[in-house]
Amino acid sequence: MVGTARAPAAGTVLNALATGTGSAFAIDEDVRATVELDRTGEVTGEVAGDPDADTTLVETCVRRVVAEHGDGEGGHVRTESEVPMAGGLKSSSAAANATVLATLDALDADMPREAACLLGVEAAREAGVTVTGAFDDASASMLGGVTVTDNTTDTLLDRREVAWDVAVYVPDERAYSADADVSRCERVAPTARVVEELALDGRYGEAMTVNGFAFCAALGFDTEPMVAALPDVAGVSLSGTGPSYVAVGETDAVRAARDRWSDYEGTTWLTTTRTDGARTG
Ligand SMILES: Nc1ncnc2c1ncn2[C@@H]1O[C@H](COP(=O)(O)OP(=O)(O)OP(=O)(O)O)[C@@H](O)[C@H]1O
Ligand SMILES: O=C(O)C1=C[C@@H](O)[C@@H](O)[C@H](O)C1
Repeated sequence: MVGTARAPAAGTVLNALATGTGSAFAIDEDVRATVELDRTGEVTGEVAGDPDADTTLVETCVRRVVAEHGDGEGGHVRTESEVPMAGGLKSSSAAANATVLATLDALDADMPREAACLLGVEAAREAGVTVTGAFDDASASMLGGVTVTDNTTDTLLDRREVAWDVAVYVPDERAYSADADVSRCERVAPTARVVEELALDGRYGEAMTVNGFAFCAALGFDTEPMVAALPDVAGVSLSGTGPSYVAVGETDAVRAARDRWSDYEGTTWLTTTRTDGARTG
């Protein structure tokens, strides 16, 4: 009983830590999960290339799917990722989605995409790796495109498909979302509400840039990578709780942003948005 699945990472339009409403878009970088089920009843986990990684989240995902669709099986889950953990690129949401779908695949079971996504969100809450549940990140990864969600009620407010080039800058440091200073984020709630209006209006680029300046200030990240990408890109933001930055727009503008970011310490790359979301196999 082996199942495999993959789910894309994501970038931020609106960080939900201020008001509970957030928005994110899927990017073409995957987390893959392989789940092997057995009769031991015990679940173990492994992250490829990172023997010290905390595997509680993905093990919780396997247990929750087995509890709903299985018959007491145990097993092993292994993830492989094209994005770093704690970079701001939603690796935990992608890992949860991929693990849920891989476990369903191993059980030869099925469930609607949004319900599968919510199962991963509940697992993330149980594992303590999220502040709001991050349904914004999880829904963008599971469904593809740009989503806007209310994470206080796990409601999908909007989903649209976009086609942007994307530049990513990942500084060398790491920032776990669960460690973010939520009370400082709550101070920028009035700005977050403006970002929400822009996002629900489809003005994603402007929304991202306003979000980026507000959350760099709240969380103490440098605004220089944002200024370096402007005014040519359609939008640029700190992604999630940092430390990564994402810029979106036309190819030439996004390439120019990436070239400027290459002078900084860390890693940069170019990718695109994804509209198809997570998939089995
Ligand atoms: N690729 C992965 N495989 C397995 N578990 C993962 C993976 N990525 C994240 N996790 C789990 O989620 C926890 C939180 O990770 P992380 O801070 O990266 O999540 P995040 O909130 O999505 O942040 P970011 O957006 O910065 O990636 C990790 O400690 C780990 O337990
Ligand atoms: O842990 C969380 O609840 C979140 C973390 C970040 O990715 C945010 O961008 C997201 O909106 C919510």
